[in-house]
Amino acid sequence: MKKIVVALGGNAIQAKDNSAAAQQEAVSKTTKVIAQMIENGDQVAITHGNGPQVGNLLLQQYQDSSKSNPAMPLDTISAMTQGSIGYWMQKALDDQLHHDHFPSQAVTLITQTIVDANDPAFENPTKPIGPFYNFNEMQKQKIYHPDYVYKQDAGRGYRQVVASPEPQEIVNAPIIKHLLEQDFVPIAAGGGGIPVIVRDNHLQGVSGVIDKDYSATKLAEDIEADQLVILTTVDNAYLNYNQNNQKAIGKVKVDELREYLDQGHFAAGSMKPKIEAAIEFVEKTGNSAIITSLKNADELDTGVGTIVYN
Ligand SMILES: Nc1ncnc2c1ncn2[C@@H]1O[C@H](COP(=O)(O)OP(=O)(O)O)[C@@H](O)[C@H]1O
Ligand SMILES: NC(=O)OP(=O)(O)O
Repeated sequence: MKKIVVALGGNAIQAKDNSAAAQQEAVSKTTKVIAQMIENGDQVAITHGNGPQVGNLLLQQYQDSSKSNPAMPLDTISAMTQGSIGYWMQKALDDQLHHDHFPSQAVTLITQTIVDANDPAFENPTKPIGPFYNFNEMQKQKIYHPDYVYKQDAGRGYRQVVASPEPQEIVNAPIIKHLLEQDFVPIAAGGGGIPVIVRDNHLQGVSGVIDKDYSATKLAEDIEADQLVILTTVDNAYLNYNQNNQKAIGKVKVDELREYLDQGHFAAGSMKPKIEAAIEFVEKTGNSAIITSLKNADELDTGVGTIVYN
């Protein structure tokens, strides 16, 4: 039996449209693979991205907001996405698992993640959220939201970017570990966890979206996972991505992968955080990490994807 942290990309669970029904259907396809891992005897903690969802919800805040019904701030919106995505996952897993626990084996934990109030990320937004825009659409958005920052996201279009502070501590990690060891399926640290700072011995929510890949590593270390599995849209991490000489990275030693990272092969805000997360986990624990696509997830034991080892 292995203890595994599975990190699901917000884009990897993105549906054909943004309706609740379509997203629920997409989540349900995704959790089938995880249910299979659990049926095979592994203990799995799930964490997930929220980039598309948190950005869409942020935009919705400005429709019909008023003094008496104000737009919610980003930390609260992060919590909302943990709730909605967790709800969809719980429902799907409860249907898919032949569980001993009744009424539910899957449990969503609203998770806070401590960040440094002085993190330079607050001055330099990098985390892409919400919809993709072409150049003209992006210019139009700027008229409505002059304070928003937009950047290219890995050549796929423009997206709003927000501060993405580094996770320092997952506040609720001991509860997540306890749940996992009691054979529950924790869905936790969604969207990297709600960013909070410590002020006068209290936690205070701040505006930003933590990269779930970095939080997944922290979580995997905290709960002493045997493996970190990062499921995304691509089968592998690639050298020279999107160029004529693109080459998939298969099984790779952590030192070699660090060289590729230093050579600049992985785009910031998309593949780079996954690579850094995998490197940190492997270096700190000596265990392996896998980066691959959702569609490969039911054959992880066959050597698919980019497998990082010590
Ligand atoms: N070197 C690379 N190898 C593979 N994918 C890359 C690379 N550099 C950038 N990418 C992009 O990273 C994307 C995956 O990151 P992202 O969209 O943030 O995933 P998720 O939402 O699943 O966390 C891929 O779809 C691809 O467009
Ligand atoms: N919070 C986060 O990392 O989301 P994505 O995986 O959707 O970018």
